[in-house]
Amino acid sequence: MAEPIRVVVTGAAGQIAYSLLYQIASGAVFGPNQPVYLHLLDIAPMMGVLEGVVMELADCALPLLAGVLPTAKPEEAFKDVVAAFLVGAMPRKEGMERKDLLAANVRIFKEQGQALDKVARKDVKVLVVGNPANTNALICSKYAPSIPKENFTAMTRLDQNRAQSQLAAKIGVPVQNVKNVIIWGNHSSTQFPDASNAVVNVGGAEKSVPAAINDDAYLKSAFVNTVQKRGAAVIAARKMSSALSAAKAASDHMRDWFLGSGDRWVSMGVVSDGSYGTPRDVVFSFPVTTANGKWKIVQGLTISDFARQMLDNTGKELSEEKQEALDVCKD
Ligand SMILES: NC(=O)c1ccc[n+]([C@@H]2O[C@H](COP(=O)([O-])OP(=O)(O)OC[C@H]3O[C@@H](n4cnc5c(N)ncnc54)[C@H](O)[C@@H]3O)[C@@H](O)[C@H]2O)c1
Ligand SMILES: O=C(O)C[C@H](O)C(=O)O
Repeated sequence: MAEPIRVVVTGAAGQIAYSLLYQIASGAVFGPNQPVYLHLLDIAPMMGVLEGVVMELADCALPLLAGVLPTAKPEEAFKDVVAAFLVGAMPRKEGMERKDLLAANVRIFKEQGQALDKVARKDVKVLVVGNPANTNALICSKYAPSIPKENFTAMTRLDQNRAQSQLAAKIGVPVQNVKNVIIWGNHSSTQFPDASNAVVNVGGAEKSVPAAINDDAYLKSAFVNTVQKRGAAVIAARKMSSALSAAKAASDHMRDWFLGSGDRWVSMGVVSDGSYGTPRDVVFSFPVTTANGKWKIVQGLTISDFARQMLDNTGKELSEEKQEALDVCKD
């Protein structure tokens, strides 16, 4: 058996963590032969609740769980970790847009960036889940200048999973038969779920998704709207934001980053290098492939006039969020 790796989850007493911790500790993220030592960070008033989570983890009797460190101190939580799931932040309530959370949450990511900069390994892989995820990831990276920018990512995998699932249902195939759907831009209602390069396996033969669906109007409106507004629909139904599916998506994101995405494209929010005419230095979701612990943006795709408009719109929102976040972080 390999030596245990240290992995931190912030917001460890919260909803998403409640599903995520089991997935990490059971081997679904780092593989069935990789023991993990879990660092659990939450705020001081939540330490009692966190103690209950620690008891439950012990009661799962998981062979891969090498140890647990519950703490309210970021510098203790981030020490020596190879992977950081930054989940801890306020969730959106009914009627709010994700950017309404910006002022409240962005300071958390400034402080955690500073702590990561001080004590984390320089090769730590950081996944920001807490909203607004893209801009929080940008701020976290900005305040951790000693860690490469490529190590900071934001989660749009939930949007990708939602999109893939919608397309599979529409075509009438199992979800794994659909691949290469793309989420561009912000994890917000301006995101662009793009099926134009997606492919589907129907009865053993590979087809393009637009050909299989043969309904351009659906792909440009109902499909896009459903995925953009899925988070709000879950909040309206549950009166709480998505947690089970968010935890699954966080596991998928980190697993693919560590273990590779194979022949599939996956969507990740990464610091933009200006690819596809997007604004540089915002955390923008692109189609990427991953191998050997590194991601690479899929290049050379054709951008239609419709797609151009959608990319520009979500890019503009990210530039505005960035400015707002920098203003908040000044004080
Ligand atoms: N990117 C995505 O796709 C996606 C999907 C779902 C939810 N989210 C976001 O994830 C975040 C967490 O959602 P949740 O449902 O688990 O919320 P939750 O309220 O159930 O849990 C959040 C936890 O974070 C803790 N926390 C607050 N400030 C902290 C800090 N400074 N350090 C450490 N912990 C802190 C809270 O005490 C709480 O235990 C929200 O911002 C939500 O909007 C993102
Ligand atoms: O929509 C939200 O606020 C929660 C989360 O980001 C989601 O997409 O479900």
